[in-house]
Amino acid sequence: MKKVFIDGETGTTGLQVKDRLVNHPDIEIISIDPTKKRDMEEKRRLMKEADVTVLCLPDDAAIESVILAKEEGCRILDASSVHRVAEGWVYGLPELDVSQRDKIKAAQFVSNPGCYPTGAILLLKPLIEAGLLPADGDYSINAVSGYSGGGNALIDRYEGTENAPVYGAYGLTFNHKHLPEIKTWSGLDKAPIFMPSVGSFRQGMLTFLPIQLKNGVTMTQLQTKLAEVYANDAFVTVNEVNHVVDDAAPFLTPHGLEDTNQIELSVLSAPDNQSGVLVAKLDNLGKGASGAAVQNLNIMLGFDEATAVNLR
Ligand SMILES: NC(=O)C1=CN([C@@H]2O[C@H](COP(=O)(O)OP(=O)(O)OC[C@H]3O[C@@H](n4cnc5c(N)ncnc54)[C@H](OP(=O)(O)O)[C@@H]3O)[C@@H](O)[C@H]2O)C=CC1
Ligand SMILES: CC(=O)N[C@@H](CCC(=O)OP(=O)(O)O)C(=O)O
Repeated sequence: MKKVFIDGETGTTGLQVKDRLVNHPDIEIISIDPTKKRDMEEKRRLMKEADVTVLCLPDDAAIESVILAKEEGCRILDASSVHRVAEGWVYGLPELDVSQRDKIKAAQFVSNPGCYPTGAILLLKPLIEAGLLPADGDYSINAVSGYSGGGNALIDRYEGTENAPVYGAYGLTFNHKHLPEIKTWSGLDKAPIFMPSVGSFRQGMLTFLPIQLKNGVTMTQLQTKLAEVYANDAFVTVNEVNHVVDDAAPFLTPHGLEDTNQIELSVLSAPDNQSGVLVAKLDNLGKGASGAAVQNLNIMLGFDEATAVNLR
């Protein structure tokens, strides 16, 4: 049995990591006394006892906990956004390339990806690497997330008495915290324009990447490459061109993957086969956060990566 301490166990991400690990046959959760959850010496004690500590904390608190882990030589999986392009950290996206799982397994410090970057990077990186899309292209990403992406604060707003919008675009100063990781791990020369939004549903996410192809490359070629690259990745599905599978057809919705660690990539082509939209669908709390965290924990601890990653 391996031991895991979830620092931030009562937050949105922490609770979902806990719910998954409760069913894990090879992991025992060690919990902090709720009255001591901000006590740094108690955290230090539990970190030392744990094989891996998962940080499900606001960014400032994650930085403080990492100081402890460095002092004690403990292993960390950080779900916050502070270490995703940091020196000395491995980016916890196992499907990033063929060597990523080995890097995650060997690492002391692994950073869990953000929910929006997970979709954007899995779409962009292999296509740029294959020369089908330019690294110096002018990309725009539009996305919509369930309100749980905003943690307890936004959940309270949507599920409480406050008047929350059915739909709201945000990040309109174009410096969203996910831009550095999208740029770095996709292999882009410059950051895209990124316009996220939130809707009045709890979980689910769509990330849209409009594409205008040049030099005779076709949307069909993009789909073929994505299908080839992710053929052996259990959590990535690549749909046929224009194959919008959705219970709500003809609408493409953010729904259908809630409480799973799955991500679905679609290539929607205009009739000219030279333009269209690439789409990633995932659960922002699943492959976008807690499912991915458990997948990474499994890899770090040497278990089958699929163990307990889904809630259903
Ligand atoms: N929600 C999402 O979809 C995703 C979130 N993340 C990341 O995960 C992290 C957690 O986010 P999320 O779960 O949404 O946030 P929440 O606000 O839902 O939860 C944060 C939790 O951390 C606790 N906490 C705050 N400060 C401390 C501290 N110093 N020591 C111990 N516990 C503390 C809070 O307790 P209290 O309520 O008492 O303040 C709360 O339980 C963030 O860094 C976020 O960026 C990553 C991917 C997706
Ligand atoms: C709807 C909403 O507010 N979403 C969050 C991102 C959630 C996520 O991916 O979390 P971290 O990058 O914090 O880990 C946002 O846009 O900041």
